[in-house]
Amino acid sequence: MPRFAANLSMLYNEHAFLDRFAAAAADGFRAVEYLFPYEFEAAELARRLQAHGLEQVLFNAPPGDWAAGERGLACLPGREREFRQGIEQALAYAEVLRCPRIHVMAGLAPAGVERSRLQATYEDNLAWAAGQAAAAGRDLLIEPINPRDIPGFFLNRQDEAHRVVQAVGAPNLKVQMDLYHCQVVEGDLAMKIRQYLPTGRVGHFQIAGVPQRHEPDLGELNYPYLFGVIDEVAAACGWTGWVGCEYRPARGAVPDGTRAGLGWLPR
Ligand SMILES: O=C(O)[C@@H](O)C(=O)CO
Ligand SMILES: [Mg+2]
Repeated sequence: MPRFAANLSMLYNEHAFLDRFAAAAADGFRAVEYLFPYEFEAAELARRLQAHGLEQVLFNAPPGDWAAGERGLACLPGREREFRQGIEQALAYAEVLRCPRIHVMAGLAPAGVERSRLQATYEDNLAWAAGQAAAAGRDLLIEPINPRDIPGFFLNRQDEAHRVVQAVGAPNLKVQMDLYHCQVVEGDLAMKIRQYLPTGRVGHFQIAGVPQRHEPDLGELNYPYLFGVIDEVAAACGWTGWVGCEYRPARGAVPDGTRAGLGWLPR
């Protein structure tokens, strides 16, 4: 069975953010991930991890002005300085949290700018960031996201993401393969796991039911089968990463709403 990390941005919303660490540990998780740590002191987050015996396996670099609708800076010409400051901030947090990987969001493609210019900016920024991350001993991840959840997002497909990783050519730049987004955009998940996991370019998985992004046992996907495929391919190629549980519990942020939906995990 793969190793599962609780995504504290989506799970346990019935608790204040800092209390979600204890809740995840109480439900048996040994690792967590979440979108953004920046409104908290890194030392306080590290204390929570340590107090509950948790590993931090992933978080995101600053995405620009999230409240204003920005979803990453990496492909945006003219925002390079802010992008670099964000990577430096993320690496400083990763050091304190002992987190081995950071997700760098591509951003929304601005209207009227040629795709080739965005692509060049994206690859230049990622090359610089991967160099910084390598010096700090971290991996950087890029994630294809479906355009229904984030209209206009620059990176939507697994093949595009793998081409970017190959073009940049940094061994610590990898793909965050979110099976929820991949099913919405492309489907054929088992074959895509078999195609991409052995390349060494997949750094992390995430899961959710499709189409509503609830628990993995709700919806059109057969996750027990897909976990078997991940296990089989991972054993054959030596992959030892994590699977992030990045879904919105169907019961909502009601007391014990996350726990009540975890029946899929022991199964
Ligand atoms: O899939 C997602 O939405 C996340 O993994 C993320 O990092 C951006 O929202
Ligand atoms: Mg995701």
